[in-house]
Amino acid sequence: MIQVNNLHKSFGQEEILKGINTQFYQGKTNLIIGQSGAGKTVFLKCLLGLFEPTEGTIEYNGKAYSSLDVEKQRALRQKMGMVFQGGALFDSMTIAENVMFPLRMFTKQKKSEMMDRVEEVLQRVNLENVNHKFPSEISGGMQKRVSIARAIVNKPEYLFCDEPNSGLDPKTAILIDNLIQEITKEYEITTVINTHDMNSVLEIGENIVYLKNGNLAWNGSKDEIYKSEDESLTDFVYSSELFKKVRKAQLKGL
Ligand SMILES: Nc1ncnc2c1ncn2[C@@H]1O[C@H](COP(=O)(O)OP(=O)(O)OP(=O)(O)O)[C@@H](O)[C@H]1O
Repeated sequence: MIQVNNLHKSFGQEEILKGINTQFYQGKTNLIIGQSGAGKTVFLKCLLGLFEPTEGTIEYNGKAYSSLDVEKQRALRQKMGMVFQGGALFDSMTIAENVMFPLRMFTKQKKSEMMDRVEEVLQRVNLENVNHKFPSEISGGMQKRVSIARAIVNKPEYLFCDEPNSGLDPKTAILIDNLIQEITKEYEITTVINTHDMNSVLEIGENIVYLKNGNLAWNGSKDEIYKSEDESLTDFVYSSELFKKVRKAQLKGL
């Protein structure tokens, strides 16, 4: 679990995050949503320890990052997996080498042990016979699976995903969402996903943090979104006609 207390982040005179208090739960898919420029990426980078808060604290299973010494901060960062927007695979490495990369960086495992683990996670994300291929030789959806495999190979406690669905067709996007949710539950990871995809919100939004101009404007689950009277939230989520129809149907069924 991640507890965020009064998080402020400024760059010079400009305050981007304005005192956020919230939690991200273990074993749940926690989503950060909000309009472009709301501060989602800055928030995610604070959670990853890449940006230092101007004020406030972030606690990981009860321990504030800022209270840890450099060694312990490094150890904590090794418990974090990241799925980057666009996958961010290394083009010149094979799929197996890409997935093995965090193990080579952060562990002292033997090559055979690392290869077994790579095999295991590639199977977990339903990829077969791709070990020796290069990223350019597989589809975008497969690249996302590789990126997820690489993010979980070192058994993270926290998984951060930046727009994991970008560039995918709606069907593949839902498969990727479901995969991330299954993995989150199976390994009891605290997963935080930064997304623009309203399909994801309504599909896997177990805990949704809605940011508006650097403030937490709403917090709840996908089922609560259907019932919410919060105009700013519903305007944002139901900006498409299709979603307005979905909401109407949901409300009738409630
Ligand atoms: N390193 C930085 N230095 C100064 N300002 C920054 C920095 N990073 C982000 N910002 C500013 O913070 C604000 C929020 O940016 P952020 O990238 O978090 O938005 P976002 O909600 O992720 O948007 P999008 O959905 O378009 O990715 C923007 O005004 C941006 O210019």
